[in-house]
Amino acid sequence: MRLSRETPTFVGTRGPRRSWSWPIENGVVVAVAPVLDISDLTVEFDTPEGTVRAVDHVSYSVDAGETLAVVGETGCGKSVTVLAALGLLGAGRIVSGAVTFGGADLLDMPAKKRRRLLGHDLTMVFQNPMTALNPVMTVGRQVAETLLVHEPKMSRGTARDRAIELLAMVGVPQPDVRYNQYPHEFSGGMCQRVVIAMAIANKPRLIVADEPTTAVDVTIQAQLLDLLRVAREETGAAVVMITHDLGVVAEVAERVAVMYAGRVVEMAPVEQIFRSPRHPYTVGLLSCLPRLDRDVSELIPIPGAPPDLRDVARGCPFEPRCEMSAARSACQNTRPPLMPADPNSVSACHFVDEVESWARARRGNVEEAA
Ligand SMILES: Nc1ncnc2c1ncn2[C@@H]1O[C@H](COP(=O)(O)OP(=O)(O)OP(=O)(O)O)[C@@H](O)[C@H]1O
Repeated sequence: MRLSRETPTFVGTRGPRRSWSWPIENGVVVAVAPVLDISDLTVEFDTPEGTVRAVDHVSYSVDAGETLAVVGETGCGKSVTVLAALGLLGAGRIVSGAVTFGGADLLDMPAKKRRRLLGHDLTMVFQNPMTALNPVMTVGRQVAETLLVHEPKMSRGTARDRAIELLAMVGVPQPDVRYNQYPHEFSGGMCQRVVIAMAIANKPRLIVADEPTTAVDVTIQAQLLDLLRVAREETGAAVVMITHDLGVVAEVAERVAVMYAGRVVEMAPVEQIFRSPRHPYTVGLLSCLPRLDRDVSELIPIPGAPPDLRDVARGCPFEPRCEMSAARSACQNTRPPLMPADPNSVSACHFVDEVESWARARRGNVEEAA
């Protein structure tokens, strides 16, 4: 089954049954906004121990058909950024920022309208598929319900047929038989395939995948990544892929946003991130990545741990762990803004011009010692 769009050339020109559409005048799209645009977003949580600034002036956007990977160590704000952007934040508070979805203001949107977008134009795949699936409903019916919620006029028979087609498309064997089974009769990887089927059922414009392959073994991981890639190609959706795994990034992303302590510290095309990172934290992340052409002894862990987000020092948050610029006055006293590092990338490092040569020298030293 091909998930073709009504108009294959542009994702926005769909029929009137859509809950949302791109701005079109006289049949022409008048403004091609990024699918998702997050601008200067700051999110805080009030806790008994103090205020946690989980997201600190984060900006990024993703275009139709593009995969943006958001990477960083655990707790750096990757998930809270998207949850806040999509209006799914539980306890936290948005302190500042703007979020648009195809040009429409998501933060100011009435909750009812936003709910209509969720699960339809804007879908999510989370780490644990069991949290997304209802244990007491057959998987097929769950896929069919996803279709029916957004197209109530669809007949039950059509929804069933389309659900079976979707199950087949995501690689569920014997989909007509498996349609009637419950999630506990599926493996973790197979459950995630069902979740992906639900995520793409309504041909979304944006798919947010938050660690979608972390809970499955590596062979299944590769299959699921492949599936997500096909899903993106078939739907033309924009994808935000949240992961701490640079191997996943290399597999799926066109662009990468690296987050540290609630902030984006580097953003660049994927080849550039791997070839010539422009922030010492990115260099550190890459140095921890096992590679076939390197000995294990050449892996260099990043010393220390990320800061407590209730009390981030006023300088560069990475400074206490930074092996390039530690103890320099600018790093200790002034928060480096995210600035263009070259025509393709931005970096939040006071000494961005030194990063490449430092990284090269560091690599040389390690190889010599190995
Ligand atoms: N309900 C909450 N109350 C207080 N702090 C929270 C709450 N939810 C998240 N945080 C904090 O916000 C920060 C960012 O969390 P987030 O889940 O976005 O991190 P992450 O980068 O996605 O990490 P992971 O890879 O582990 O999912 C963390 O330090 C976390 O402790």
